[in-house]
Amino acid sequence: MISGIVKSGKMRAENIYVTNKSNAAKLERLESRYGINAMPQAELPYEDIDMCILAMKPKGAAGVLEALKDKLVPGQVVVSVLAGISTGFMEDNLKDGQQVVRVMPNTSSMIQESATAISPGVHTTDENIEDVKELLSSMGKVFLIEEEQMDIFTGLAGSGPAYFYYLMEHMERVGRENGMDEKMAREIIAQTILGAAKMIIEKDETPEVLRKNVTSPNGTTASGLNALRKYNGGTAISQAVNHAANRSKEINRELEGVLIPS
Ligand SMILES: NC(=O)C1=CN([C@@H]2O[C@H](COP(=O)(O)OP(=O)(O)OC[C@H]3O[C@@H](n4cnc5c(N)ncnc54)[C@H](OP(=O)(O)O)[C@@H]3O)[C@@H](O)[C@H]2O)C=CC1
Ligand SMILES: O=C(O)[C@@H]1CCC=N1
Repeated sequence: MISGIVKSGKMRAENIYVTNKSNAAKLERLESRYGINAMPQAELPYEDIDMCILAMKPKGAAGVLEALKDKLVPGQVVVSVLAGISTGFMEDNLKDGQQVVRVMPNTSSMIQESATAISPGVHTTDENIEDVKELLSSMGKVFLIEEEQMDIFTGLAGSGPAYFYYLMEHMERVGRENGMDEKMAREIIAQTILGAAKMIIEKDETPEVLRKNVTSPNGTTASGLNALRKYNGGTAISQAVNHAANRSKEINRELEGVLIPS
């Protein structure tokens, strides 16, 4: 996220403050790579923060919200990328009236090609949403969604890049097994996926129509697709998305049971 935001020039690196749990070497690396301000939590200028982005593991959410509760005030927007952590949970564990926004980016943020979802909390204003959208659009496309769709969005887009990498790993292996240079195979597959994605975005056609356009009767693609059907490729893909979405729901159930009493 830092990489995408800094690259876009939408925010000056010197206005970004970053902290973590304890890894000082990582903070030094971030500071020298991006020119941002990296520091231990105790040194953060909390009163000057407009937007506080939380990006630790979901299980750390309760502790971090508790620590932030008395440091932030309503007006400062808390943005969370944590899978499975709801806006309600954040609101319950922060000051009354604190504005929160739940977001789900993916790792393509690094090259400003993320598909990122945002869902506001109950105290969030239109201006807050615009500010968050504006910032996150520096790392790719932003979709405003109902929070109840955040689990399925996570299954599709948050985790999504991993499915394509997995697919590429398998395609690359077959290329290698057939004598192709590994790097060239990788480049060919990446260009093929990029082209297919761009066709969807630019041609305003459904994947089904585009698939049929590739498929000559009794040709090579028909043969490949038959194998995908025979080995339940479609079911495997649907199951991957469903399982990831269900895990997001499960994280929510596991962690929202640890509400901090106010
Ligand atoms: N990876 C992905 O593609 C995506 C991840 N997410 C979400 O992002 C979050 C982070 O995932 P990921 O980057 O893989 O995790 P990592 O473990 O790589 O990073 C977590 C970071 O949080 C820091 N941290 C942990 N506890 C605290 C704390 N109490 N106060 C301050 N900082 C803390 C860690 O500090 P230290 O450096 O000291 O260890 C570390 O830098 C998760 O909630 C995940 O659901 C969302 C969308 C996509
Ligand atoms: O795997 C995870 O839990 C995180 C959330 C979405 C992508 N990575």
